[in-house]
Amino acid sequence: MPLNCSSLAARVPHVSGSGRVINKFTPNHVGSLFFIHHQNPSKYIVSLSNFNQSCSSSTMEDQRNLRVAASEPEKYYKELDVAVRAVQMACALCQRVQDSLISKTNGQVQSKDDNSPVTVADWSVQATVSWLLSKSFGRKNVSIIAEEDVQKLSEADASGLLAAVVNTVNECLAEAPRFGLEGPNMALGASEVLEAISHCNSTGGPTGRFWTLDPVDGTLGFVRGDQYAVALALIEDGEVVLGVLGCPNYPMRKEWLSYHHRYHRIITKLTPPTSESWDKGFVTYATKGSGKAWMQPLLHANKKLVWPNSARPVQVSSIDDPASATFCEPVEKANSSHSFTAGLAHTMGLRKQPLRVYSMVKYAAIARGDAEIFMKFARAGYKEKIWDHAAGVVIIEEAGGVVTDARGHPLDFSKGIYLEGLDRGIIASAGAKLHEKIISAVDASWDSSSL
Ligand SMILES: Nc1ncnc2c1ncn2[C@@H]1O[C@H](COP(=O)(O)O)[C@@H](OP(=O)(O)O)[C@H]1O
Ligand SMILES: [Mg+2]
Repeated sequence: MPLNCSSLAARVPHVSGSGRVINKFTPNHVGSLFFIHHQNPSKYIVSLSNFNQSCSSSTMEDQRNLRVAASEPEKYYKELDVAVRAVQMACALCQRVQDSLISKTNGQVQSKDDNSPVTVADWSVQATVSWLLSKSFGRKNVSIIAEEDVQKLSEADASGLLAAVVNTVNECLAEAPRFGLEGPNMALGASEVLEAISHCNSTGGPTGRFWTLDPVDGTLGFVRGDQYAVALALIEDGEVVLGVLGCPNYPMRKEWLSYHHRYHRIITKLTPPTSESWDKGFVTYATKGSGKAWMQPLLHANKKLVWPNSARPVQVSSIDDPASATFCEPVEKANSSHSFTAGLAHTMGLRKQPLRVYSMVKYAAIARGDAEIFMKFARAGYKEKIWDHAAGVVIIEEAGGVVTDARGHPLDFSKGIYLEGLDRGIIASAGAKLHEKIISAVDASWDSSSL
């Protein structure tokens, strides 16, 4: 029986499994089927010899597109590959630091000027990821906006802190080959570590390409032994084109996400320390326009990362009835008004208790279908930073969800380090139907709110 175009996808099992077709399929297409091999992104062409004969005709445009596709691998595959491996390394670093923070009583937590906490992990992840990106793509080709600077580390009385950061960075980079990346030939010195941190001084903007990095998002969760995330995204001409989120403490059961169930307590009491359970921590990622978001487990100690490291696709929940939906929000009342979201929940008929979770792990929870809604309403005057959202937005969108401000406008990553013009708050949801209901509920209650 001859192949016909519509039955083709069904006949190539891996087309819908671990990879994706890169040219849109129409009955006019002839020639080869170009397929990105998810396990090895460099293998990107699969030719089906008799496919030519089975489809009728093609246009010149189709032929041209096919030739272009044949000469180009999937866009951003190299960036994605490096970014996921770097975030895997960052997660391993964070896990080590969090374990040591929790086991020690003497505080290794510093305060920034705004009184928010910062730890050895924040600076060390920033230095490590910055160094790895520069090594992979060339320093002059890498612009990064990231949360930390070197001010505190450079103070006269901070030599112990700086030594701890240098040590942590070198410990992590020494493991680079296990993660499939190249490490330094010799241990980095303090000046190289400081240079890698301060290289993250891009100011973003509407043109060109830059990375955003939140080395430890949810530092408060991190120091409390709870949820936190490592968030890396690539922005090109004001659009987020790639996002990677490491969620090292993501628990095996979604209820345990809530800060009421502190990760540390649960894991130490309920899970044997040797467990290699898949769902305990992962890295989730997506590239814009791919229509797929993925997650892969954290790399276990002494294992080598072989791409795609058991990755599987993630999708948002199909629940669109508010009565069955779960919404998540920040733990800290200071970061988002709990009373306003409680009013919205009541108006919309959301019956479940809010899932209060630290960090961008909330975005990951929506992307993988563990919750349907994320709402954040910061106090008036607070300006959201792009690194706190970029990676999560593209992952949710590619997983099938929607992210906008609370008026329904897309978030604007083209205006520098802040999400300028953000109206009212941020809403992420599993689909358009739920999303519209939330925006309408916000509209209805905004004027009477104190926000
Ligand atoms: N007053 C405020 N209002 C809103 N968000 C705030 C805030 N102060 C800090 N944040 C942001 O909220 C993030 C934590 O998110 P969440 O509250 O969802 O856990 C912080 O990230 P860092 O922990 O990386 O600084 C910080 O960027
Ligand atoms: Mg943050």
